[in-house]
Amino acid sequence: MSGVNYYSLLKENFENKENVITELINLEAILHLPKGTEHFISDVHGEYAAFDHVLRNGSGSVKEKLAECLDKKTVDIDELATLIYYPEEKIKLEKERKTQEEVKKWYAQQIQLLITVVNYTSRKYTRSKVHKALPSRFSYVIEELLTEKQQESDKQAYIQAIIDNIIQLRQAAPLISALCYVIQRFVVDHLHVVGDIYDRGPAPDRIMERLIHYHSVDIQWGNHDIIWLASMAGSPLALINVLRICARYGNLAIIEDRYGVNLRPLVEYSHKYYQVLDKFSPKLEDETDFSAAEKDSLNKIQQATAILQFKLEGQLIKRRPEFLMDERSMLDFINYTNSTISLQGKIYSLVDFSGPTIDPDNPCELTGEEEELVKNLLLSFQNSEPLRRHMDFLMEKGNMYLCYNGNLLLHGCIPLHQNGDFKSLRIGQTHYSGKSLLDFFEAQIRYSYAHPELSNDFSTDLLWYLWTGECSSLFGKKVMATFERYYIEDKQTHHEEKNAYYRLRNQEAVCQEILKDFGLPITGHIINGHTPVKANQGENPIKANGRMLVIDGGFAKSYQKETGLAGYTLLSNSYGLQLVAHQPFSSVKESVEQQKDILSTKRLVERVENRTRVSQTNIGKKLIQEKKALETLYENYDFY
Ligand SMILES: O=P(O)(O)OC[C@H]1O[C@](O)(COP(=O)(O)O)[C@@H](O)[C@@H]1O
Ligand SMILES: [Mn+2]
Repeated sequence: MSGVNYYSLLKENFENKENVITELINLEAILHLPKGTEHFISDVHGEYAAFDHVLRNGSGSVKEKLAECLDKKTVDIDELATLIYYPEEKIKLEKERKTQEEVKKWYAQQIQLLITVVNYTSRKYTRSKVHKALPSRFSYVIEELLTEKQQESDKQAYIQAIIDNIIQLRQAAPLISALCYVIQRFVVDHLHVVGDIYDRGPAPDRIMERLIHYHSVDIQWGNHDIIWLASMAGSPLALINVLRICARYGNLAIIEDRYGVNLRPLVEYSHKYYQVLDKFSPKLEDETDFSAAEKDSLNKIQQATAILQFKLEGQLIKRRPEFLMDERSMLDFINYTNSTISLQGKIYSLVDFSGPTIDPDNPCELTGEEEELVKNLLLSFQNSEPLRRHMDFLMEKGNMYLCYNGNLLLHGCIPLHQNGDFKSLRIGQTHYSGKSLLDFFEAQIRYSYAHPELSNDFSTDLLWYLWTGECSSLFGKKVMATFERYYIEDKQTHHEEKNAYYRLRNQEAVCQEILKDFGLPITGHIINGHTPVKANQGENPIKANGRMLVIDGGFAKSYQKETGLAGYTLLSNSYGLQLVAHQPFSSVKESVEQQKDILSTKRLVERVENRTRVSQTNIGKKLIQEKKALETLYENYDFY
């Protein structure tokens, strides 16, 4: 756009020169404010309640603020924190425990305290940002209380009158709730979700809804998010895998009830061909949630989808020789007369292998019935309106990686060779590695998502590669041994060798090479999810002299025995970086009634010498550009 055009358009936003000055002053003020708090969470895996709790307590930030602005000797911080996290539940509990008069007194005290906290936590923001964050219903009252609070001593009676009035009008409870949510919102300015929202846990859909309504968020896709995106983008193979994992973890209700996908034909098909086998028993968080018949059904569906997956994988591997996955076309290596499989020159017996619909002469071919089934499942999945909304949001806010305030955020890894060189993927005549590999993946994902009608094209197939390919930055392992773990007893075959990255990321120099490749300062950090940190075996989430931070949230219940913790989250505020270790979350009820938080211990990763200001952040850089443009407009206002 030519300069004149751009400035003429810009001018339309400003009625006169004075308005330009006001905006310039506003921008200048913002640039000098301390940088807002960033909150990093990863691998939430459908565990809505624990995720929601960590959002409500800001990984311990709420309590920290309370301790800073209130007197611990006179205020019960745990009680106030509980109110801020769960206002409705806490108010209900107090109403049950107290007389009417006591409740009124309690309301008045809480409003006073909350106003102090809102005042304190909003100091980092401009007035206009504070104004926008207030719920419209109470914005006038809250603003009045906030301004009056500043000249407290002589206005105490005035404040008291406002509060009494609110209580009289029976508006205290909703006002308290509003104040609590405003505090939650002010304590964290921006949220990064470093991948794996979906799979294993029961409520990824609720997490998505929470994120859609969250004030500021970005997402780095995880391998488990990619298979859901790939399904929406038209990959039958990805969809079958999603269904297999849902059956394995007893989560088909997400697909069927919450996303409204018709699974009846799949249920009938799997009941027709499969018998219950012990090793396909679903992994359930609570066994008592399921009847015996439901468990049997999940068992059969997992078997059916596993075989469909191996068939479709075989087909894909043959049409994409460039993926170098020939060794993973498992059904082609089976001897169907004696039920053995030949892998890398070794013969293994298959245990409980049941492939009733497999034609030994053409093992990867779907039967007519299966073609029809898979086609209809995909259509139903793609036509789900809530699912489409969630996937659209994942696309809108998501990326393969993100460079943000000097840090590199990515879910899995940067594929490396043993010597630390970037490992490349060759497609046609081009080799992609490091940043260019991730950019290539992202372009293909966006293309595939924009063409949901294509099922077997290169980009849709590449989405599958991202789930399980050796050079996938989301997977980070040589092979995914799903087949071996189901049907081969020898545990050695179950091993999934990790990419060299997971050894080399302990070295500062390696992390710095990666940061450089992404155009970031070598003082930055790589923030990784994906691999649970085995804290109980002494693993340290802070690696490579602080350059590498691994924050697999460990929300997935089935992994908590491996980690001994519910994992880590990270906070970055104007003073530096803090890693937060969480204990497993029990329930909202327990949190409210016993004022239990999930004890979070913090470790300082880095403390900056001078408080970081907005001017030093990504957003600050944009604002500086805006400011320059406005200055030019101001100088030449009459000309445009
Ligand atoms: O625990 P399950 O359901 O068997 O899944 C194991 C599979 O999950 C993976 O670990 C990938 O998932 P993560 O991203 O959670 O690690 C595979 O490497 C592995 O084969
Ligand atoms: Mn992962």
